[in-house]
Amino acid sequence: MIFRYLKNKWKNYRYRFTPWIIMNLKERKVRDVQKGQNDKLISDEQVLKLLTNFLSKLENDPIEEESIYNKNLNKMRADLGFVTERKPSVLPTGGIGVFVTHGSVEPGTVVSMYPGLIYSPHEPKLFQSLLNPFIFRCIDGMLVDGNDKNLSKFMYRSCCQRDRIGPYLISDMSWLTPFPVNPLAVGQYVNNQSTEHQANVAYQEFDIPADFPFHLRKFIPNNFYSSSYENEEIRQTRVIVLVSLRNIKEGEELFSSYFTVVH
Ligand SMILES: C[S@@+](CC[C@H](N)C(=O)[O-])C[C@H]1O[C@@H](n2cnc3c(N)ncnc32)[C@H](O)[C@@H]1O
Repeated sequence: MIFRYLKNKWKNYRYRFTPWIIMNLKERKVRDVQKGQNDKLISDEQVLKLLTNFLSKLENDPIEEESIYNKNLNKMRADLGFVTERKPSVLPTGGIGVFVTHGSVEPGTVVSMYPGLIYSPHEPKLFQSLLNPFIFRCIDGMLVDGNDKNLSKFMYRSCCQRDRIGPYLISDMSWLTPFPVNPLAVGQYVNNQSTEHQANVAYQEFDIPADFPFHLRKFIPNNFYSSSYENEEIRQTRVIVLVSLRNIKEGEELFSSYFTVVH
């Protein structure tokens, strides 16, 4: 009886970043979600509309990475009304974080995307996951490796090249550099909330439909580890968006909750 109670309680936790969480269990702060499995802050239709509109504004040139990045930051400011960028965290031991560097964000807005290679729960990832703080766990058990260095970087690049259709890439590789062509693709650097800094964003999973405009796929910062199945060149691509929980002002750092409890 008590065993079943504990087992259910354990299953209700969604440990987004397992290795870091185990090290920091005592200091954890939890995001509470009431009722069932649905913790989406905005609808899938809203996510799809935002991504389609925003990605269609972006420019792309793999040779001029830095100037394209700057142009696309301006487009972000013009189109979304805010800009997010990576900078040293306000937390003394927080490494790099993500900040709203221009404008302000309304509640319920997509502020970032979590880039990376998508693994099904059964796929091998031992070497990629060793000492890797960027492995994100989705609610359905899929994993996203958002590490932009070492073996993870190599694996992501190889899978993108494998899946290209003729000269066309179906996902973005520039998030592995300091100049992501899609400036939303920095969500892997968002730090965990603390007592002084409550979460102002939350993760939400979304599957890009197979009929998503093909010419915009090159801006999607996620790709599958496994190759496509026969007769299925384009799949629904899992993406993770970070959605604002409240109004976020210029200069604020983004914080998420690495733990979510569903009651
Ligand atoms: C997904 S990464 C976030 C990016 C990280 N800040 C960096 O510079 O690479 C997760 C890691 O960030 C650090 N981190 C996240 N939240 C933190 C916090 N509240 N306090 C201290 N370190 C934190 C931990 O080292 C954790 O393993």
